[in-house]
Amino acid sequence: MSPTYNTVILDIEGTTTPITFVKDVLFPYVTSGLYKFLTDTWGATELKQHVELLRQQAELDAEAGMKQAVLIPHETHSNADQVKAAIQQSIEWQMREDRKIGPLKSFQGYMWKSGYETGELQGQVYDDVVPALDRWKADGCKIYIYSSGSVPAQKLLFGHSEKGDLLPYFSGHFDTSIGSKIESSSYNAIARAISIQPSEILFVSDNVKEIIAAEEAGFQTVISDRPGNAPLSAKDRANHKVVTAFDQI
Ligand SMILES: CSCCC(=O)C(=O)COP(=O)(O)O
Ligand SMILES: [Mg+2]
Repeated sequence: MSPTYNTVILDIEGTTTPITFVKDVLFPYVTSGLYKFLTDTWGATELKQHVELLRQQAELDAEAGMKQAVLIPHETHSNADQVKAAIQQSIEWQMREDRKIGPLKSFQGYMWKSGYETGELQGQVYDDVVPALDRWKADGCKIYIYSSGSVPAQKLLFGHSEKGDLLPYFSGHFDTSIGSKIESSSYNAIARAISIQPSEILFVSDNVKEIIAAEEAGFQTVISDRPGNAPLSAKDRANHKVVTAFDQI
């Protein structure tokens, strides 16, 4: 039977890629190398741009009453070591909380770039993903990514994957700059951006809140239940299509 969708949008962590790759490889790459990275890149224009975004976010968080928020001083008011220490503290608490917030995600992508380029990092993708990408392409479907990881970080992961450069499969990438993954308005915005009716789009994710938001926007959905993902309730399984691999889609 031919699919009832002409567009597939994929989440990454817990869907195309094991959560362990993110938690045990990508995140420790940031936390363990952070101070050296800041020291090596200190003064670089791109670093300054990322730090400014982290600073603005910390101010918003403090204004919103978040006690853990770490304000990042300007270098003119403080010495470089104090600024670096504040950046490190800010990133560490946000990563402990696994915040899916733009400035943090952009900074992570900035750091991962050198790791992918040297070959120290290689994106992990489940074995059943590439055959499904081939099948969807053969059926004439367009394939997109929507992840909390920044668009540059997504491109690094798929461009430097263990399965080779997978970027040619994708017609585009979305991150939380289009909106939160648990808000239905974000899915409407994506449908508008790619000029496809929501009912013609299949969204695959491990996160039930994202699945519900996509369904509210009129998308077709499938929950990805990979090893190590958060457990699904009996209600989740009763209310949604669940797969353990893409060959079941
Ligand atoms: C592509 S960057 C690594 C993944 C990441 O940082 C992340 O937050 C992924 O979240 P997702 O929305 O793909 O579950
Ligand atoms: Mg996910």
